[in-house]
Amino acid sequence: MIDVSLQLAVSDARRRFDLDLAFATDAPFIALYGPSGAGKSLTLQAMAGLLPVHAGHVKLDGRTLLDTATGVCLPPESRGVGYLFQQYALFPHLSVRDNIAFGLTSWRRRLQPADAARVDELIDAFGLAAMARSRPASLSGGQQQRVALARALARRPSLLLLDEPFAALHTSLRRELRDDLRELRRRLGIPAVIVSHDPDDVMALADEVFLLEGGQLRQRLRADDPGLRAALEGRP
Ligand SMILES: Nc1ncnc2c1ncn2[C@@H]1O[C@H](COP(=O)(O)OP(=O)(O)OP(=O)(O)O)[C@@H](O)[C@H]1O
Repeated sequence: MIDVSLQLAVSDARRRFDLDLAFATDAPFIALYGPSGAGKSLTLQAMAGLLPVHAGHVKLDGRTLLDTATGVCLPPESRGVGYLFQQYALFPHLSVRDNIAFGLTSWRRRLQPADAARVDELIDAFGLAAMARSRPASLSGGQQQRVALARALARRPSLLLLDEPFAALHTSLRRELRDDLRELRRRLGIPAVIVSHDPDDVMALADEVFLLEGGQLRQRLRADDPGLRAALEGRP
């Protein structure tokens, strides 16, 4: 069960944006969908602990990551949340293997044997063995995306947040990675929240869709709702 309630504001000298939404769901794969500037990325950032929340809570299977009412606010590294950005944010000077291992080694000099086995398992699962020693710049966009996903999974997160993970990829690769992601998520049993602009991503992946607009939740639809495609395409 993901239980989220968020009230926050971001502003610069000229603008202010208010996010005010709440949802609770047992759906394993959730999509946040809506026009540009609806507040989708801010929602993920707040869930990950990267953005201050004025009032609200984030609870995952009964575990409280944030609750402003009781003063709980776990730092990002303690939330058990894997976060995948559109720009894969790989470390250019580290090999594929070291990128994946990064989250496991940042406070140790060497990988523990169990962690090294975990990294090898992910390298195999994502078909990256042949390029494990290469640096990210020599990889294709799809391969870099797989490295970023493997890195997000290395710490065994209990929730995966995916912000436009396929945006930089062309259509056929997008379809392939979408299928991989769906299978992998199911196999690992990790709930996920994806932000995507692409109705095909949403139709293929999501069990439940939240339509956001102007920082608010306008509508929620289950994947089997016959009106889903029309709602995604903005048709009445
Ligand atoms: N630090 C900030 N200061 C001021 N405004 C901000 C800040 N961060 C985000 N915003 C604004 O908040 C609004 C919501 O941003 P957000 O990134 O969540 O949108 P989004 O729904 O993810 O859009 P997109 O689909 O284009 O990525 C936007 O209008 C954005 O310009």
